[in-house]
Amino acid sequence: MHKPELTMAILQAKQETLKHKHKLEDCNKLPHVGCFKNSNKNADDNNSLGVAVNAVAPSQSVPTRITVVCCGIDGAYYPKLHEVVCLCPSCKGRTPHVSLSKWEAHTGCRQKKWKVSVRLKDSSQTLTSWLQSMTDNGAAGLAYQVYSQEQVLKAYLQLPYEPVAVKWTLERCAVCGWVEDYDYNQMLVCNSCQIAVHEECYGVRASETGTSFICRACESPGETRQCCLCPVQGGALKPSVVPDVWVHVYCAWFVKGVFFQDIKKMEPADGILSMDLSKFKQECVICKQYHGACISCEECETTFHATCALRAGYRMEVSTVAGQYESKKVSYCARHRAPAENGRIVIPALEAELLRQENLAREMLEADEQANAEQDSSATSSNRYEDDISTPCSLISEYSSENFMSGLEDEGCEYSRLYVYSEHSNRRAGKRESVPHLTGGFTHHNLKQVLKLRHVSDTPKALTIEERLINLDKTQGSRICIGKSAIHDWGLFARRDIEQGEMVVEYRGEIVRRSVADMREKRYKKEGKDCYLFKVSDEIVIDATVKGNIARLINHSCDPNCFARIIPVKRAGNTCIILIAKRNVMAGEELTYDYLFDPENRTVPCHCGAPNCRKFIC
Ligand SMILES: C[S@@+](CC[C@H](N)C(=O)[O-])C[C@H]1O[C@@H](n2cnc3c(N)ncnc32)[C@H](O)[C@@H]1O
Repeated sequence: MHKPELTMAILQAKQETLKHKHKLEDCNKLPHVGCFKNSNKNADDNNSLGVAVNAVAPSQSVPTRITVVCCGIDGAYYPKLHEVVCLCPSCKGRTPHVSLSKWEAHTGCRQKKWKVSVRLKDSSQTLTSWLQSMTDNGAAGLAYQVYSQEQVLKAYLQLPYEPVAVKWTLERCAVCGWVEDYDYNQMLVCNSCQIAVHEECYGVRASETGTSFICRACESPGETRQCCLCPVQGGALKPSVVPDVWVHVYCAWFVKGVFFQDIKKMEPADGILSMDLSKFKQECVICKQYHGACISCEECETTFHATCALRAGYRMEVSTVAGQYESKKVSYCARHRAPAENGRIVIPALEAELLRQENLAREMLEADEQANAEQDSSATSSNRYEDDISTPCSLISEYSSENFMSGLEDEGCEYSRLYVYSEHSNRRAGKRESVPHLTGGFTHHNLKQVLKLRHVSDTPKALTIEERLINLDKTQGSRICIGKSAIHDWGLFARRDIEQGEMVVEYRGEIVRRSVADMREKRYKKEGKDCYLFKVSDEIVIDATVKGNIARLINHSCDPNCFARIIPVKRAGNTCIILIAKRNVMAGEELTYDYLFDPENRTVPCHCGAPNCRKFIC
């Protein structure tokens, strides 16, 4: 039997499963893994790799019979029938042909696994391995053929299915789903397909790719890569050890048995060939398809694809185990855990740490207020900000025992805003190594939100980043406007509701070198002009003072609702700065960003009014 026949045989097996499923539907129950398992017992003795063949073609190459042994008892195996005649002293070959399982039991063997217990006489080779070598050599006429797991897997993948279109946004990491990025774990955007991934989530380093990041799936243009574990198109794909077989990093995280050989590079994915292929026979309750490998709810046997669960907003948890790279991943169906609004992969340890830091920040603030009150009488103040900066970013940084704020402006430069990231030499030098899987997690909206965000049925072609920027510019007027701010003079406001992760506005201006920016700043000050300088890196600054857009009016908040992302573009300067909503913003709310100035300066008082206000913007 060649591959198309193997596919047919699997198709038949699936049809059997479907028939069984229809019976199940009569009793109005959700698909039940156990039942599907049972329904697949028909093939032969639970072996997912063996395919029983009904039609027997006469052939010279297959012997009529071979002698096999099980538990010390001889038997005559008939390859064209896939049956045995027992040669034990009492049967002496006079009993009828029986199946291998029956004969195994008859010999007194308790293994209940003829594939292991039945061997060729005077050889250590198992009957299964003999059948497999015969199959591999193209022997015709075997009643039972054994295929390698790779052949069976590929045959499964060839079965027809409905690919699921998903809109992968460049604001949200296609692996963990978080929208934030950090200087030590930047978000990279593939120049070709525009999926966004955190460095750690995808196992790449920004220092190695610069602004020309191309995801692994896009390395060979013209070839369409598809995850073998789910029907979802696109996303953060990685190759596996099996040629031409790819997986989503997300699927690999959640499908048991699949792992990455190199956990830092997150590739190649391994374990697929030793997986229990019955997972490929389970129906996903979300997409209602059998393609790929399902995972199941921690509390019940409801099965679904990992990426479908992501689309549906199911709760997916990644718990890190102290001192170990490997983390425990669990998922829950909608019935067993309510999908949390704006949730993401839940990382209990990180959430607990964030909560702890939040409490700490509150305590610090209270202590600071008290110190300020005392300052009125004693004219001395405490300088707590040197020790702790309670911005959302610094919380994450502190979680990693790092201080996000180091490496900011030199003395004398008071750029009025917007720091994106800086290189941290000590961090890069590997003082503390990044641990993959510790980053963020998927945001799981409720299903309605997810469908709104991600389905692209009306978008035939993915837009390039350049097209999206043009679109962002065109739609700007309906999304944002300027207004009088309660924080400072003029500010930027949301004109309509803006969803978390949505691009808000491009920060435009002249891209200048740091030295030029320093000179300009002094000149602007002398001329009494407000200066609008946005520091992109130690070397590059965007000057929006003379040639800028509306984005330059965004005020600072210590609890901002926007953050900035540098995105590679194919145009002068090669990069652009996009302000992205950090959380859902309501129409009428002022849009803010954390300028992230060095808290030691403490020269310009902050009026953001946030509970965690650091009191000075610089
Ligand atoms: C780029 S401007 C922002 C737009 C500014 N509101 C305007 O009307 O031109 C930055 C300046 O706004 C002021 N500013 C922004 N955020 C502030 C805050 N939270 N508290 C006090 N002043 C703020 C500071 O003077 C800062 O240098």
